[in-house]
Amino acid sequence: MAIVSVIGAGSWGTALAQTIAANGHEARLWARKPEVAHHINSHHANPRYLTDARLSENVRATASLKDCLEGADAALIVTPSQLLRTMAGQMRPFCPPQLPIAVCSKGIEEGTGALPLQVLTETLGALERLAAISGPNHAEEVVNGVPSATVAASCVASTARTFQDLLANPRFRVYDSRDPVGVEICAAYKNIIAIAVGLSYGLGFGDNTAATIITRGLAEMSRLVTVAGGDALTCMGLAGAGDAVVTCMSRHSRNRRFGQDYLACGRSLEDFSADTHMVVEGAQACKNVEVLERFFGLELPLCDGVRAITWEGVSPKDVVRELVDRPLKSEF
Ligand SMILES: NC(=O)c1ccc[n+]([C@@H]2O[C@H](COP(=O)([O-])OP(=O)(O)OC[C@H]3O[C@@H](n4cnc5c(N)ncnc54)[C@H](O)[C@@H]3O)[C@@H](O)[C@H]2O)c1
Ligand SMILES: O=P(O)(O)OC[C@H](O)CO
Repeated sequence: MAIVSVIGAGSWGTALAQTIAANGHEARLWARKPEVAHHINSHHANPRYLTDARLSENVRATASLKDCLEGADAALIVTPSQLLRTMAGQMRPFCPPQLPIAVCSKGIEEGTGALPLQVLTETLGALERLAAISGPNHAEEVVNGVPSATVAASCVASTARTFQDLLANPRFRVYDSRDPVGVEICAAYKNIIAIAVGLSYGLGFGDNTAATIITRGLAEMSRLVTVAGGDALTCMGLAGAGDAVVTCMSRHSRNRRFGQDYLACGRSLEDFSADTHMVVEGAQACKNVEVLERFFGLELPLCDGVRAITWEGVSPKDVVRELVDRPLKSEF
């Protein structure tokens, strides 16, 4: 039995802790609020996220990072991506240099354009023991054992293998990858695509439009993966196409809902946050990817359109006109 720290008791942290506990390990779940940790320990349910899920007694919650991390065999970080640097800094005194750590957050850091593993390398060091975990994994389904699959990516095979072994079971298949950069870019970019698809449905467009946005979004994603040193083939895998499909099509997707029920109706990110207290990573990602877009001199028109609507007050109608008025070109 391993002891695994799960940092962040939102939807995904809760589902991962439950998966680890159901696999026979001890999952120590760090919650920011002591009352949430107390509720999880006394009721075996999270009072704020995935509230209907009954959690194993092997999920032990705490609001102390020290108690969560001391003596752990591995750790997963599952906070919203913009909190990663702060969280890693707070975890640092309790993380031995060889502790395998996987980041399960999907995003790009504001201002720097840094991917999660870069942020962790800068704060916690030792890239060899770091992994990125991503795939088509709505927490609402994983926590209930709905058959799903994901990717554990690390520069080092044994690190990826550690997380494969901790998380995999017959209902949760974990694939190994040597392309953490590709997996991380896919994870951030698919959320932007999902906002665009939600917007498109919200504007009254159809399934042809959605398929076009998904496919052209994957083309943008693979352009970025390639120039950043990742493998374009990763975009065809679970972390790329797989996660893009589920995030664009699932009723559980917050990114799609944000596009469809908020942006398309003239409502803002603040409205979404106030209504749901949930993170919508694609809204941050479309803004934060601009650093990389400029650095690499890339054309990412769909992403630019989502950013213009979300952050610059441009109307969806104007963005659509701009997208369709572009000169015709070759597909590849
Ligand atoms: N929900 C999913 O199905 C899912 C699946 C895969 C990956 N992810 C990724 O996991 C990450 C976390 O998403 P989630 O869905 O679990 O979040 P969530 O929206 O369910 O919950 C938000 C979480 O952020 C925490 N939080 C908010 N402000 C904080 C602060 N100042 N300091 C520390 N923690 C704070 C909350 O306590 C809560 O744990 C995101 O990057 C998301 O893209 C989510
Ligand atoms: O609900 P969303 O849109 O944040 O997506 C959650 C996961 O990333 C799906 O894999």
